[in-house]
Amino acid sequence: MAIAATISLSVSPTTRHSAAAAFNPFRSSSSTTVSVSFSPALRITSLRSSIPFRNPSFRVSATSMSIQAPQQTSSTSFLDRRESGVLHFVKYHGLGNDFILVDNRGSTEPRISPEQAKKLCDRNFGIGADGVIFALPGTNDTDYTMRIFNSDGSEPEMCGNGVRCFARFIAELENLHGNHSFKVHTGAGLIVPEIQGDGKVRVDMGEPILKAADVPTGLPANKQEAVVKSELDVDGVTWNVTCVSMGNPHCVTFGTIENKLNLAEIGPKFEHHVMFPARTNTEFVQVCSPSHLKMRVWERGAGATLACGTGACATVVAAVLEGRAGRKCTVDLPGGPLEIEWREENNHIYMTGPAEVVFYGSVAL
Ligand SMILES: N[C@@H](CCC[C@H](N)C(=O)O)C(=O)O
Repeated sequence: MAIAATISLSVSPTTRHSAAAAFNPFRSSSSTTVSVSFSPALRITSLRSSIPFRNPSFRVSATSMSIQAPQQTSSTSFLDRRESGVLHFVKYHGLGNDFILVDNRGSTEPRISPEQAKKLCDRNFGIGADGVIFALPGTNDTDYTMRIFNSDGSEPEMCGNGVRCFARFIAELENLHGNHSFKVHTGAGLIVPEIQGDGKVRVDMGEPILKAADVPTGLPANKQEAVVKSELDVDGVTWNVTCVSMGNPHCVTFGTIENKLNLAEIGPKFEHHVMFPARTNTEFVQVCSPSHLKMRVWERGAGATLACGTGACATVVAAVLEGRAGRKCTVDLPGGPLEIEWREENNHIYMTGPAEVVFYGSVAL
């Protein structure tokens, strides 16, 4: 698998909302070299292991990677290229939850298989990402369809950070500027991301699903058929958990987030617990105040990630159901904060947060 990544990371704080344009090396017609300069405004958390930068003069140490000077003159021509056997992609992140975005508007089936996605997500032998996201044609009166493969190749129903990246990716593909919203068909139904003037994306995430059988979980439910503060035995230790589906399953537990919480050890035990027939994402949450929560996550199919949008939404729902917080909260994740609101009048959840381009690349399949 040969990967060519083309990176220009020069962003000023004032151009943050048009970061895609600022990042895009293909917009410069005369550019034959690639330079990297880090500005304080630039989040590079998602580059943590995918491409090892040694110094600002740009070096990629992995022998299977080669950096190519751009020959094209616009992002549209780059993203439109359709050589067989070559996949062009854009790497994005939402608070360090990172994704390989693929233009799949020409077909209703993903252009690569789950197995290929798993290879591309590998942080040592591939591009490195928490998942691969495909922008497919819309269906059921929607503008687009979003599908995603986790880094283990499994296909989840939805991805909150991913759909913000998806909206920014579509805006770039369609050359749209300013405020735009899209109707996106997902495995969780209709999701509506809206790009705001400040470049952040606010997403109508729809309604949470609380009915135990639909989460799905085998844990005992209350009269409303919801699993709230149920006891879950994990290897002899009892945890109190609340289960919420945002299209994808979440198990939320409250306590103190200690540094010694060993996600890599405890996470898989929740994920594969017999009470979760479709596996589960798990959120470990600390309440700082009724409007401020801190959360760490173990994701189904992706492991410990720096952020999880659906997880932050499920966390606020669980906090409200357990009487721990109000309906409008800031949720702090390792990669940064998300603003979440569970609106009483329509039962919908709204998530607001950033989505940023990391780099453009091509990979031979
Ligand atoms: N990181 C995502 C969730 C991605 C899907 C998840 N791993 C699953 O299998 O359900 C988010 O931001 O929501």
